[in-house]
Amino acid sequence: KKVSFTKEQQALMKVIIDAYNKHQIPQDVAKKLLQDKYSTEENFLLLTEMATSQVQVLVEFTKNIPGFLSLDREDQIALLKGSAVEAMFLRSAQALNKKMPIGHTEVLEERIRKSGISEEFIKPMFNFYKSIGELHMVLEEQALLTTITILTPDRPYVKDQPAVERLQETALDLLRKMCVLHHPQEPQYFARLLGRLTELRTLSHYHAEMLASWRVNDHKFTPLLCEIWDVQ
Ligand SMILES: CC(C)c1onc(-c2c(Cl)cccc2Cl)c1COc1ccc(-c2ccc3[nH]c(C(=O)O)cc3c2)cc1
Repeated sequence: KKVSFTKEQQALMKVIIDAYNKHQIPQDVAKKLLQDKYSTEENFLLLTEMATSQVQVLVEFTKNIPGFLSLDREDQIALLKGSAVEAMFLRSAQALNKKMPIGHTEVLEERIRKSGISEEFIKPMFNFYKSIGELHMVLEEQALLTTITILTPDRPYVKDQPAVERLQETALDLLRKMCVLHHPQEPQYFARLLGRLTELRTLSHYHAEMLASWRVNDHKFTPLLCEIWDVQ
């Protein structure tokens, strides 16, 4: 089936892909995953550093989403706080499923499994990672899915939801076309991608409990994570 993009859609895709490629965890931070200390404590500290770096990357990426900086300032904050965990599940899923630099994939998985997260959360978390891997998303789809997650209108405290809805719909129209272009044999592919967003919301609820159990065991987070997750 012939897929055609408008000039605006081509421009939007280019801006989003450039931002997505530009804003990655710095390699010196990612390399720390290869350190040879594997205690639960050490894993937690490393993952805290990765998450902090990932949030900084996420903020820079979000600022490049066309229209985002024109939103009400407080709504910008509400969207970032409401989507940070979900965006990081998508980014860590990409890292775990993509052939990262030698050994990073297994090491990241090992550290997540042994960082004090209770088994009841590990199972759904790695089911999600597996289901993302099975989709074999192209980079455009990953970048657009992250954009759509960030531009979710019904996050807590968002005042002007219609303004966010308009931006999200533009990204959804583009993603729908991308799916037809890259997965012509799977008419349901777009619907499957959106199904992952529902699973992300569930994981986000699990994550709130993960944070609570870490805090009970007196785990410290960085100021940036405390701010974005409203802890401490
Ligand atoms: C505060 C820490 C302990 C934490 O709390 N929840 C989570 C948490 C967890 Cl486990 C799971 C999912 C979401 C969150 Cl938010 C985390 C750790 O979060 C991350 C861990 C790794 C990465 C990440 C992303 C991209 C990467 N690329 C590479 C690379 O080598 O190229 C490494 C890498 C790591 C991002 C967040």
